[in-house]
Amino acid sequence: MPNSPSLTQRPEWQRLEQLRQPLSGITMRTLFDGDPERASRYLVRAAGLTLDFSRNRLNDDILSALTDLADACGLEAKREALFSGARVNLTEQRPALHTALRAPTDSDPVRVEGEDVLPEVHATLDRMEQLVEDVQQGRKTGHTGKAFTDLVSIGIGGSFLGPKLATEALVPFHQGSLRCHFVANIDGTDIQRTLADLNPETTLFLVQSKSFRTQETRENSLVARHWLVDGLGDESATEGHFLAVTTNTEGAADFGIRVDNQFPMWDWVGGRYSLWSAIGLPIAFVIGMSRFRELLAGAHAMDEHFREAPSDRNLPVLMAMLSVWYNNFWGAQSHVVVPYDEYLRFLPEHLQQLDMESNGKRVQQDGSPVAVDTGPVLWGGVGANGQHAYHQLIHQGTRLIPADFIVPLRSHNPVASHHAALYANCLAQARAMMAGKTEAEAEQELLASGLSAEEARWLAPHKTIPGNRPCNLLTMDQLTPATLGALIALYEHRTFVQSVIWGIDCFDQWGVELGKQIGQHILPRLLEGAPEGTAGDSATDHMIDLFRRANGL
Ligand SMILES: O=P(O)(O)OC[C@H]1O[C@](O)(CO)[C@@H](O)[C@@H]1O
Repeated sequence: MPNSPSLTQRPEWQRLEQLRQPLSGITMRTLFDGDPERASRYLVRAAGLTLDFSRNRLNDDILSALTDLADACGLEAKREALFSGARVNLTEQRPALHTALRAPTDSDPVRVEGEDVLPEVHATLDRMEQLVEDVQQGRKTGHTGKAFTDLVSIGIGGSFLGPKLATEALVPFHQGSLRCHFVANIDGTDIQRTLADLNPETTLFLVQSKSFRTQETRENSLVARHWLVDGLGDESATEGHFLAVTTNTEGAADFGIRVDNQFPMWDWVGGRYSLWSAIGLPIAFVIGMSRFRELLAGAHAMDEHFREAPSDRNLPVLMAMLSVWYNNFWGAQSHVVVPYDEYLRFLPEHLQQLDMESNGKRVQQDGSPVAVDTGPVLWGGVGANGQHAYHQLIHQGTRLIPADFIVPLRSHNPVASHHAALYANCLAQARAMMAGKTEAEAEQELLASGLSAEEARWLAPHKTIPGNRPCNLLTMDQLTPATLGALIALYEHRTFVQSVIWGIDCFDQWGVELGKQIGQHILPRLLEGAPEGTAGDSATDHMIDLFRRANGL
């Protein structure tokens, strides 16, 4: 079904266009000056997170027009369809039930094809718990009877980024001595470097692949298996050292992973939404299962908030609608996410897949072209490092780049006054983006520093910061499994809400398939030479030729 006959013809859309005009001449500075309550009015707490969205090109009329637009696009019904297991992924005819993965045991049934999925979800969590304990307590050992010291998780995309983010983000909660490594890339350096320091006797491999068909994961798993069998001198060693998480039981069994060493994935979980399933095993291995359940509980708290809170107090809805506001009404082409927390350094990478694989779409659900821009480029990196790299562009570049700054109130590593300094940096960036520095202020400062009037006038434009650039501030008491769960779930729902407005399917990813197909066509030509004809075009043929010559093929 089309999302709407025409999004831009909706009265709510046109109202936003009208409201945008007068706001062009008003700065956020003025909005703050005219409203002492602004900071507290535009602040919402939920699921252990606090969103301060006061530094936006926003007033109450715009806020209600944005939420009206969400209503008009059918957000409420579509959200219920999502949670209740309807086939919201239309092109693949599947539900997208990541929320069921974190639903508590006493939840109402969530049915797929008439069957409640929750019992299997919880049985899988219990199996994960058993495995984690068996490995941690040395009950499950390697082929030679030694306890496992290292876990190598092999997977890519959603079977990698979420677990990688969470295992790193939750380092302060690590327990036990199992070290966790990730191998994703088909670049041989990745697996070579990882295996270099490991002992086959004490290394456990976890092959993470929903499809069990992904080239990178398959090839890396084969290399790992050779390394293990070579190292232990026994073909049958694979059995005790390999686990899999997949929907493709047969594929994993053909590889040599017994069914009882496999954990299920389900068609109704998208790869980029899967860290809550057994794909989260690396997280469970390092933080323990009770902490893993806290991660799920945090995400569930955000699910409840998203489902129940009114739109103008609803974190995912607010963040999504602000993104639509800048993307579609102010021409923003990208969105930057800056966590002021070293432990969250892989968050932007995870969000890139979540957001761009979901909302990088050009047609609506009915196949007709979208009338407006969809997902912007999401990028970012850890603060304060980015301040000394790309923040120049954010402050003085010609493009509008809305930002999310994420900063916990308390650090796990309270070294000297570092955390206060980090927090100060975060607030300073938010203030600088919002308030900027006028040319008159810049000139005044230069005069005060002893420059002549002429010099000050010349230099002032270079020192002027336009300001009026929007940012959200997201904070939490401390980064914990629960607050991390809530944070990731917040961005998942933000992604979904945007897709509802644009009328696109945020749960498929057909765009990544063509490259895979072409790659399969090119690989044999690289290795075996060109049979008749071309690989597709002369430029590709030329590069194939260069490769073969450089590698003596
Ligand atoms: O878990 P799999 O099936 O190996 O897929 C890995 C990743 O590949 C993709 O399909 C994209 O190529 C992602 O959506 C997915 O997370």
